[in-house]
Amino acid sequence: MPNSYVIETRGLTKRYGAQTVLDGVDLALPAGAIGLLGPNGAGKSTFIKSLLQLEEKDSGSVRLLGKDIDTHGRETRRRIGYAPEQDCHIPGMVGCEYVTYCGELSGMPFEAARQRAHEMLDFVGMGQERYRKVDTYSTGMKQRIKIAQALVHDPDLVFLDEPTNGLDPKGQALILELIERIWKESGISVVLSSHLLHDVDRICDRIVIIAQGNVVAHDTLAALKGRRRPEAEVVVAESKESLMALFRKQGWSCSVLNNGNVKVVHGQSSLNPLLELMRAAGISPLEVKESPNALSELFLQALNKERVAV
Ligand SMILES: Nc1ncnc2c1ncn2[C@@H]1O[C@H](COP(=O)(O)OP(=O)(O)OP(=O)(O)O)[C@@H](O)[C@H]1O
Repeated sequence: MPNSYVIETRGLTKRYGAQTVLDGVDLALPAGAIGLLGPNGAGKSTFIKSLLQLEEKDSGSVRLLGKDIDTHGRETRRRIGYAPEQDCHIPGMVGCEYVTYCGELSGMPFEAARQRAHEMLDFVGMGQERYRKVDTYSTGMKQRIKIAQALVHDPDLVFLDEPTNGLDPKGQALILELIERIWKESGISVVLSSHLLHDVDRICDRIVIIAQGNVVAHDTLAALKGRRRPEAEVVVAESKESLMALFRKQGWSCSVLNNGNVKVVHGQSSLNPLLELMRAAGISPLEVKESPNALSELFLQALNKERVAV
């Protein structure tokens, strides 16, 4: 039985001169909405470009939609859409001409490409602006037309590189809503690259976190969010010492953080035993914060890793 991964890489390595930008990336990603999350410069664009053979990998193997790109690259790319991070329109062309032309470049006959271009322009919410030159578009419109051209040939897998870049919160929300529909309504697998946790957190069901060319985490969103360390931060105005004594009596280790809050490693599956214990001891905390879930924590680590490296 053929495997059902849309993307599989083994030891994928890419260097620019002395800099190793992808360092032996091993991944197996099933169909779905996949978030490729990492700070600026982490290697997300290089990863996408190496899969699409826009950049030549130095070593390792890649299978897209079940086919090895070294032997079936051209055939595979016909079934893939791509919206790069930077502008990719042809200066002087109007929106609908441009998307139609992209369809033709993917092998569609003119009439079919034109019809599908209009459908995709409708899908991304472009009205009469489609008859204007792309050069005159706002950033939001440019992002939307990039998505339309990536979908015009009805691909099975689409790569969207930082599609919310440069947009205000409302524009970001609109684009994310569109991307969510690509997978949910059309069944087209989406790889959404972003340096914003919020983007992938909202619409992706699987997350890959990348930092300095390494995959630092890969799991379903639900699993990453579910992985919490049994720790909590307790905010109290007073009784810090008696609170710590109470926790220590339970065998829970605790310490005072720089912000003055008490951190406790309670080992419980919920905060209830902790709350009950404090209530019985007559201690009223101002707030009890759960430890961040693994997704936020891993993303912060990825950010720090990158900062250290810069
Ligand atoms: N053509 C190139 N020549 C030399 N170095 C490059 C080239 N393209 C990318 N790099 C370097 O590779 C590293 C990864 O870049 P990449 O664009 O893949 O990161 P990214 O995660 O997509 O971040 P961003 O969103 O900022 O583009 C960076 O240090 C970048 O400077």
